[in-house]
Amino acid sequence: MSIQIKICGLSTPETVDAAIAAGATHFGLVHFEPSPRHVSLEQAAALRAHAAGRAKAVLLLVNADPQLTARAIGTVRPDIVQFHGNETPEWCALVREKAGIEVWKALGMRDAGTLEHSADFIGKVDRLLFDSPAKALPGGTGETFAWGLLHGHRHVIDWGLAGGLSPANVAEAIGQTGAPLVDTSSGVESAPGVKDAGLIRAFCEAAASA
Ligand SMILES: O=C(O)c1ccccc1NCC(=O)[C@H](O)[C@H](O)COP(=O)(O)O
Repeated sequence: MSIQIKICGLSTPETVDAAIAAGATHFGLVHFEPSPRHVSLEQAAALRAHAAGRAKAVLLLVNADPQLTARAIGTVRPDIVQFHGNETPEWCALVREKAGIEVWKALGMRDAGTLEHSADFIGKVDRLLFDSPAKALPGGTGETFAWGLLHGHRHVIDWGLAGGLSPANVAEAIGQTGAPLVDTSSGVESAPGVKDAGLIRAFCEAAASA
């Protein structure tokens, strides 16, 4: 099966088009004010409508309360919601059931214990995204983690790899981990929050040829 590619932190119709033209299957819309990639719910809804079924829209929320979660999903109508904070398996399952959309959970890979904890999400989410641990922000850190932590792990649900992926290292990352989906944000930017169409293209080419 061909590799799936998520370009995260898009904020303009031009970069949504660039990602889709390059072969991205998913694009991420970050609704988290401290992030340089933050978009309002109205902006996110417009970008989702702009993509019009050409790629799956992934709405990112971080420890959002129930009211914001409901308003965000109702306004944006994403294909997928990605939780990127300390959301529990039970909360993920509840949102999945009530909203009737895919739910992904990002986990910051510190050590083997993170993988053990990931088992709690089986049956509760549609995909796990293994990312680097939080720094100043919970995601979009631009840092890789030790991919060796995933070696030999028997994945029982869909998953993806994130954290510091770029055109230069994505092929190696796929080769080492066998990731079925790769996700990038800062690796395709010219400055924090500013996506670069050339880098998006280079990333998708490198991922597709791995
Ligand atoms: O990208 C952000 O600014 C962000 C902020 C808060 C929560 C999540 C965020 N991004 C989530 C993603 O899915 C990123 O693509 C992922 O963390 C990888 O980012 P990067 O290391 O910059 O490629």
